[in-house]
Amino acid sequence: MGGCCISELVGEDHKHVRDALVSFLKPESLKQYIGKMDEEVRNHLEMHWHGKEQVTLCVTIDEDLTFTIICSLLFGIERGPRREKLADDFRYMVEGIWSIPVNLPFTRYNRSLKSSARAQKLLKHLIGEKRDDLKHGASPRQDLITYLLSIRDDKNKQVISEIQHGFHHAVLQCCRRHDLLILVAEQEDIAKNKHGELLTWEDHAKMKYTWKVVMETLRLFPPIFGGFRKAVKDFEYGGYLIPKDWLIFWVTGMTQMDDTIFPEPSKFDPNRFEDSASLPPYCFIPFGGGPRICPGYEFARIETLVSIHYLVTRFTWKILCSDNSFSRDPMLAPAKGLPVQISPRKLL
Ligand code: HEM
Repeated sequence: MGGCCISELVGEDHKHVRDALVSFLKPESLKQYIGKMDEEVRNHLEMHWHGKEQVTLCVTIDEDLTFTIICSLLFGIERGPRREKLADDFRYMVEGIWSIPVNLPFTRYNRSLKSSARAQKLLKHLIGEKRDDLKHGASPRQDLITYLLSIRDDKNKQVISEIQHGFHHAVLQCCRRHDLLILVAEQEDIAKNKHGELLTWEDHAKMKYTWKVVMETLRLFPPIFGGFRKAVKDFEYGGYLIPKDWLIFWVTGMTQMDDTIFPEPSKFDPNRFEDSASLPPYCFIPFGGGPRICPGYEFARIETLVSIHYLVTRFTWKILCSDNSFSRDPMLAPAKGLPVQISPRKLL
């Protein structure tokens, strides 16, 4: 991921990079990108779904909707050979995240390092171009890179080198097919007042049930299964002494499947989130928690809601595979790629 990836930074350095990301990714800023996300989703469906009877949801990275949106909104890389090249490198980079770190030729780790170096080179080149665009009057808000470049201070260079990190989480949505009539009704309600116009911030705010479904999916199948924290001082937990400087791995599923917090934890029940504000803190943690909580939360939320809107209002679906097992390598993926039969639908 690069020598000074955000997850490696601590203290002031971390705060500095994080603040810059958060100011771009906060809801007030994202409001203006919802239309762009909408266009990307539509284009994507036009390209990869329309005219087909069957699609596989877990596709190669260059056909991945999230990758497309991230490239466009965060990196300002439009469709074309450059995006395809980055997609290839990104795929190999991710494969190496959980590999044995022995750098021998032909290993996953080695391939991952090479891909990471190529991706960083490409991004550095891109940053140069964006810097020139800025000098020639481009809007700082056109994408995340340009925005970060427009923040002027002595650590500017460092901020820019961290943005690659957002990538590896952003490809991780796990929208699964359930019998979700209420969700479809909610989306149809929004769609019936539209005559080709883009979704707005107000539309997205109406997608309350849909978001509950997504939260329940993230509870049962968190894309990120945990993360490391370092103990900053000695402390006791559950009768064990955890010494200062020890690495602790927190596991999302342990908390989210705890029946004292979520009764009948294996049951899929979006209504658990009827009053999500009443959940005790640090109990629903697909986006982590505390000072390192995912800054891409709102971005992921809007992108997921916009995607679901078009997936359920433009197509009817039938899952073609009875095997609904999945693997983590390290990301969550359905074992058989989740093939679905689709047919276009017109709303009445
Ligand atoms: C469903 C989608 C996503 C999930 C489930 C997810 C989950 C997570 C989790 C669990 C963490 C670790 C938090 C912690 O240690 O407490 C994290 C960190 C992070 N995520 Fe995401 N994420 C998603 C989407 C995104 C997107 C779209 C972006 C960028 C636009 C992003 C950028 C980041 C960054 C930069 C960090 C590191 C934050 C830090 O160390 O301060 N994520 N994410």
